[in-house]
Amino acid sequence: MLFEQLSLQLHPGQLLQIKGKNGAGKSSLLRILAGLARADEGELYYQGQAIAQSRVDYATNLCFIGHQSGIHEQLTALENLRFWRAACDLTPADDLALLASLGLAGLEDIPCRMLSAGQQRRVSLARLWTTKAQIWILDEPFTALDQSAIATLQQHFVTHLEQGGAIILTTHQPLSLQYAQLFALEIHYRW
Ligand SMILES: Nc1ncnc2c1ncn2[C@@H]1O[C@H](COP(=O)(O)OP(=O)(O)OP(=O)(O)O)[C@@H](O)[C@H]1O
Repeated sequence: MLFEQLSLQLHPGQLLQIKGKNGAGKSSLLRILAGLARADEGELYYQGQAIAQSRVDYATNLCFIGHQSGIHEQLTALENLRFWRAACDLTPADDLALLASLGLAGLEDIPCRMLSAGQQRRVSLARLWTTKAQIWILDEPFTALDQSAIATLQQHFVTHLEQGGAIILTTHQPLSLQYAQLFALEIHYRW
């Protein structure tokens, strides 16, 4: 049993950090909350409706970035961004400027397999600058990022929360910015 009798609500402007040791069940919980896995018991609600009835609305309003980068390694950073925009029906925008702002200037046309781990992570996280989703579920988003990229990402979290978004994340690193509404949930795996 990873966890039981778990009950939580997340409102606009709130950041929830799921804490726990390796193997505690953080990723499992995030996958359940993202609708990618089912709990043995219990329900997940979105805007008062069980997910089973609001799956499309929920998925439309959700941006999930898991452990793996979710980028296509054969495509370039620019091609990945254009693919996401097309897949999510987003209007085209200046992706070159976005990639430059994430420290990827000059690397836009290289297949992602040739980028470093941190550079690939930046490409993956670029989605958070393109998505209109209000709910972000992020599994270890700071992995492989340097301090400056972590600071940029956290600043973006603040902006998203101020605009009425909500974030659920796991991280083994301390959050270094002040968040108006930060909550933590610690889960313990019982052997
Ligand atoms: N697909 C699976 N099938 C069976 N057991 C799994 C599966 N995925 C994970 N587990 C088990 O569930 C437990 C929780 O795993 P999970 O990945 O949720 O932990 P975590 O808290 O995210 O760990 P970490 O901090 O190492 O990322 C682990 O003991 C793991 O062995």
